[in-house]
Amino acid sequence: MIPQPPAGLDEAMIETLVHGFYARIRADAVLGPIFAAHIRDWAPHLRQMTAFWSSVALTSGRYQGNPMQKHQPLPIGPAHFAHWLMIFEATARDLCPPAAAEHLILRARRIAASLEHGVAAARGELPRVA
Ligand code: HEM
Repeated sequence: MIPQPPAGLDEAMIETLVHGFYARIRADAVLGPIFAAHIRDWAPHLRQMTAFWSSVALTSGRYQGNPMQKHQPLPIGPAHFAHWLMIFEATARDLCPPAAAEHLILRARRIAASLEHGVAAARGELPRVA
């Protein structure tokens, strides 16, 4: 049985989280310039990210894409992922009820670890194990 998302976590909460998170990201001295170099029009990116988090946290199936492929060419490594997570976790705890925040944070950590591994592997920085 698929576990139900925690109380208070719905499409509206996800939209609030995504908008709040990227407002902080855009203002961040480390990550802001990396996003600014790749995203000219923020409206479609925010829609895409809302669909992504809806799929991840509510299993809505709204997102279909390949985040690994999008991140492999970016100038990012472990310190960027740690910083991204710190901002995500602070935003989730500020904007969401506690159980909803933890639900999102757990999934963000897993996906960040997987992206971090995939980015490093694509650069030949990790052994390509099957
Ligand atoms: C390490 C810091 C990160 C940076 C600098 C970063 C930057 C970016 C940029 C510039 C794009 C747009 C790429 C494009 O359209 O060509 C993007 C897309 C995206 N990012 Fe990240 N990202 C980071 C971490 C993460 C993490 C940890 C997640 C998930 C938990 C994530 C999820 C996504 C998704 C779902 C997309 C949309 C991909 C698509 O267009 O289908 N990112 N990111």
